Amino acid sequence: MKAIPPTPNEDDPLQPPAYERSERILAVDRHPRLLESLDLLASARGIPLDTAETPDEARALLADTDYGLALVEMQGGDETSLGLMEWLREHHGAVDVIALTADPTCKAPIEALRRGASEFIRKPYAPEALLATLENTLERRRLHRQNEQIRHRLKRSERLYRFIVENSPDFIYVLDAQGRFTFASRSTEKLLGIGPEALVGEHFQRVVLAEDREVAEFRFNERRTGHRATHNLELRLCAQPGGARNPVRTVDLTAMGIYADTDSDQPGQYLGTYGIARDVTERKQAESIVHYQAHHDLLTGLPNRALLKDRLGQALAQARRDNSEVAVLFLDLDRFKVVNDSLGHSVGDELLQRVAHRLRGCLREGDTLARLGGDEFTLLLPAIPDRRAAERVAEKCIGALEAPFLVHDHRLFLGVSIGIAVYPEHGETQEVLIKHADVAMYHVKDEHKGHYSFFDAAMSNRIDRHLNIETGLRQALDNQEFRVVYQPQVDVETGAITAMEALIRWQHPEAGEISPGEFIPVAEQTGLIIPIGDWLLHTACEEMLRWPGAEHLRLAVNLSPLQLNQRDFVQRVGEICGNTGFPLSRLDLEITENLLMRDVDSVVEKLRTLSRLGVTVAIDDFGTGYSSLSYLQRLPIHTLKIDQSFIQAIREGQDEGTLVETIIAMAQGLDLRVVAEGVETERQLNYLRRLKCGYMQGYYFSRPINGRDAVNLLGSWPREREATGY
Ligand SMILES: Nc1nc2c(ncn2[C@@H]2O[C@@H]3COP(=O)(O)O[C@H]4[C@@H](O)[C@H](n5cnc6c(=O)[nH]c(N)nc65)O[C@@H]4COP(=O)(O)O[C@H]3[C@H]2O)c(=O)[nH]1
Repeated sequence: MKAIPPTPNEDDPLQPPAYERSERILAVDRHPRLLESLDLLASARGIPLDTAETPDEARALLADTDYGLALVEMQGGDETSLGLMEWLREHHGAVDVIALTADPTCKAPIEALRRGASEFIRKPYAPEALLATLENTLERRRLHRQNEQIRHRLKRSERLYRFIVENSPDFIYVLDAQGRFTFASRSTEKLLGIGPEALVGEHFQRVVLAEDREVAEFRFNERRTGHRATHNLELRLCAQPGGARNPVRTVDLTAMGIYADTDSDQPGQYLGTYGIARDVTERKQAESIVHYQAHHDLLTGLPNRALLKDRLGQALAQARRDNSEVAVLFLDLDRFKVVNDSLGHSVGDELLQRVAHRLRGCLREGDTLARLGGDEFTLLLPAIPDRRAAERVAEKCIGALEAPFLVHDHRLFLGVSIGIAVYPEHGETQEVLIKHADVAMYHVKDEHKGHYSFFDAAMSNRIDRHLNIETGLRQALDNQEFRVVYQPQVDVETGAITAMEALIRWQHPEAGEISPGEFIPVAEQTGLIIPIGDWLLHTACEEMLRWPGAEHLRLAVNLSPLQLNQRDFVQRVGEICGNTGFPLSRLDLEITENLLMRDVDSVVEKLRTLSRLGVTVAIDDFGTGYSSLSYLQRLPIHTLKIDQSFIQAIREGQDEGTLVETIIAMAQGLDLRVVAEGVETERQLNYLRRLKCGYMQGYYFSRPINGRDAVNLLGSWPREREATGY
């Protein structure tokens, strides 16, 4: 049987088949009568038939019409008919040829079959027999065509699926019953760097990551049938190392068991598995990054608040079941703000990373150290045997931060204040425990920096007080609850009072006097320091101008960083002095070292402008911050005020303040005035005098006093000076 020639659509797997072939018959016979009777017979059966008396006539018809079958009469070795058959085979291969021959021997039929006929009928024939042969041939042609169509459809569908499989970004595979690859799609090259040729015949475990082999073995050996035949699995495969890609590829794998068909409901023999593996590595990595970021502090890599809460929730649930205790430690770094403000954020950030590293070293497995932002860390100790365990960890943390940190060539000393709350004693819920550890930490900060303390109900009162201060401060100016006190600064050489430092006092209507050390930080946090600072300067200028005999006296005022950071700060100072008539040339502005921080250029600019107007600038609490000498040289500074903690360190029998000596020597080198703060004893006075400290201030001379007392003091000062040697 002849093959049906290729259709024009064969290369396009998505096109439908085009197999509709003609069933028309062409009968070629020299005998017109025979042709006539054939025509009658055919039309009676509904078979379309054309007739031709000569091969040439037949060729002409074949040129215009599509035939399925040609009935060619031949006589012995008649070359004309045989030539037509041959011609048909060459030019109309789809036309089946039946030879009609009267030759009683085999010769003519054999020759006809050789030259292109597919069948022969011997003459004379019974019309019925001829028609039956024609119909059989037509039926055979139809079946053949159907067969061809199915074959082509299969071929096309296979081509389509091959196209899909080969072009799919997913890895498609087939395993035999032993787990060896019998097929692997091209995408393995991209996924694993191994071509399908190298994979076929290999066991699947060759590409599975060692850690996942057990689970892979289990899942591939699981025999499931019916709707459970498919299973999904996440697996890690090992790619050929090389390139920038991660050689461990995570895939989402779908596997389907292949079973032999059976007549019964029972599954047939297990033949293998086929499935798809989708590369989800990048998605998994992105998911894990998002998850990590949502639960960690990115600077230190420590858990963040969200993760801490999660772990604390678990620890508390466990503790409730076991009747055990859980400790929450709130850690706040002492002096970190100073470092961060004066040396910049990059030093601050690195310092926090080092702190996190040291603190991590103090923990057991199972403890959680979290950073909640800024310089605050929280430690969760689940299932502690007793309070002592929390104390030991707190002591360890304090000890771990004792040694100096070397960051960007700075030797930095930090401390840590720790508040501890224990479940169930100090609270039963997460929120209460965290709050109480925080309260305890604030208590430590106020009372005993660098130590730890357990929460105590009395501490809550302090928090209430803090809130009261905040609320009270908002009305204090309007209610005229502030007043100014003054403390003299004495020239060591002449014994004269050269300046008065204005210090603020607040008389709270219910709480009584509240120290500036307590409320100034709150005023700074709330921004209220701006109107309060303006009020103080205005009041002090006005008061001092009224003092008799104080025309030569300078006025020193403290400045908060917030005030100096105000864009119109210079203008404000100018206006206040202008309005009150106080000469700018008698004003000393005291700033702390930490103020020389972020926007140095703008601070320098403002201070220079004021300095040109006669204002002098002093660095207050000198020695407690981290001011670099280059800063000091850039700023128009006139005075260094040595912090009182260094002065108070000057005591009988102790190595007398080498730091004070250094500061004084440095100030002299920089041609700056030095004021020693907090001078309380004669010993301190004499010691400082020996070091040629220019000016002093402290209880030894006078406590801060109100304006009236200041006037009295100024009046009586020469007398006292004689009595004390000043
Ligand atoms: N133990 C001891 N203390 C002495 C001695 N001599 C003076 N003092 C105290 O030391 C503080 C010196 O002021 P400061 O270093 O500027 O430190 C000040 C200053 O930083 C801030 N402050 C006070 N008034 C103002 C203000 O009007 N504006 C701003 N921004 N801050 C202020 O509050 C801090 C505390 O002020 P005060 O409580 O008035 O405390 C004052 C003063 O009363 C002494 O011999 N021994």
